[in-house]
Amino acid sequence: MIQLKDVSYVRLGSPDLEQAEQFATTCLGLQIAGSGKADLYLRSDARAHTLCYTEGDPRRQTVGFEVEDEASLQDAASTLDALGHAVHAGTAEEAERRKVKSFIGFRDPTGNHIELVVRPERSGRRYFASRDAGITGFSHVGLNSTDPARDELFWTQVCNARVSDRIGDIPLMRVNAIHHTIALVRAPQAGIQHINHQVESSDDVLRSYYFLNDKRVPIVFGPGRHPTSGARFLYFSGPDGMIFEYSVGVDEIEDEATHRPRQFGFEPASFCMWGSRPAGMALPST
Ligand SMILES: O=C/C=C/C(C(=O)O)=C(/O)C(=O)O
Ligand SMILES: [Fe+2]
Repeated sequence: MIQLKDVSYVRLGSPDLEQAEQFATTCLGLQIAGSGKADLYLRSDARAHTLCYTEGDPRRQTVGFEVEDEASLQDAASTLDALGHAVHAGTAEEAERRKVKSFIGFRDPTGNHIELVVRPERSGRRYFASRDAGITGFSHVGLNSTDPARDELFWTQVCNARVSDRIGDIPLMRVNAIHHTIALVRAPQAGIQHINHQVESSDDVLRSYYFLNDKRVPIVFGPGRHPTSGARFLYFSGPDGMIFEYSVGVDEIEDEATHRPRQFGFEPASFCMWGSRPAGMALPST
C-alpha cells in the first residue's frame, strides 16, 4: 500500500505569471520564495514552497504528496505499474524544480496528475506573509473525480487514505490525523477543484471576506461553516478560475481505530451549517 504522509505542493500552469504573482501576493497572502525560468515559487508555511505557478496551459495541474523515503517511492512505482498506471520517474532536473530529492508522476483513475515526492525541502526562514491573511499553512486539496466511488477505492485501497466523512458519494479523506487532505468532487473531467490554506482564526476568515470583496475578488462560497470538519471557511476564485479556500478549525480524528465515517445527505446543509450556498453547484433546496 502506498503510504502518503501529507500533501506537499500544488503546481499550476498559468499563461500569465505576472497576474498569478499579483493575486498570490496581494490577495491570497503567500510569500514569494523565488522564481525560475518559467516557475514562480510561493510559500505558506515552513516548507520551501507549497505552490508553484509554471508558465503554460492552466489545465496542467499537479498535486504532490510526500512519502517516507526512497524505498517507499520505489514500492509505490511498482504498485502503480502493476495496476497499469503509466509511471514517470522524475529526472534530477525535474526534482530540483520541485525542490525535492526525488519523485514519480502518474495519473489517478480520473486522470489527475499526481506526484509522489521524497524529502521536500523546508526553509530555514519562517514564512513571512505578503499580506496579513493569517495563513498558517497549505492543508488540503479538492480533486475532481469522474467517478467518486471508483476513485475512493483507489485512494483508500491502493493508497492509505481513510474516509473521515461522506457527503452523498463525495468522500473527505485523511492521510494523517487531520480530518481531510483530499476531498473528491464529482466533475466531468480531471482537475484541482480547490486549494485550501488554513488560517489562524475565524476573524481572519471574516477579515478576508471584506478585504477580498473590496478587491473585487469573486467570493464563491461562504463565509460559512462545514458540518463535516467543523471548519469556518471562505472560498474565492483566483487566476485561471482556480478556487482557493481559507479555513480554520478543521477537526482532527482522535481515535484512528474507532472512527467511522459519517454519512451526510447531498444537500445544502451538509456543505454549510450557516446557510451559505456554493455558487454554481446544483443542490436540492432544503
Ligand atoms: O462542502 C463540503 C466541504 C467540506 C470540507 C470540510 O469539511 O472542511 C472541505 O473543506 C472540503 O471539502 O474541502
Ligand atoms: Fe476544503
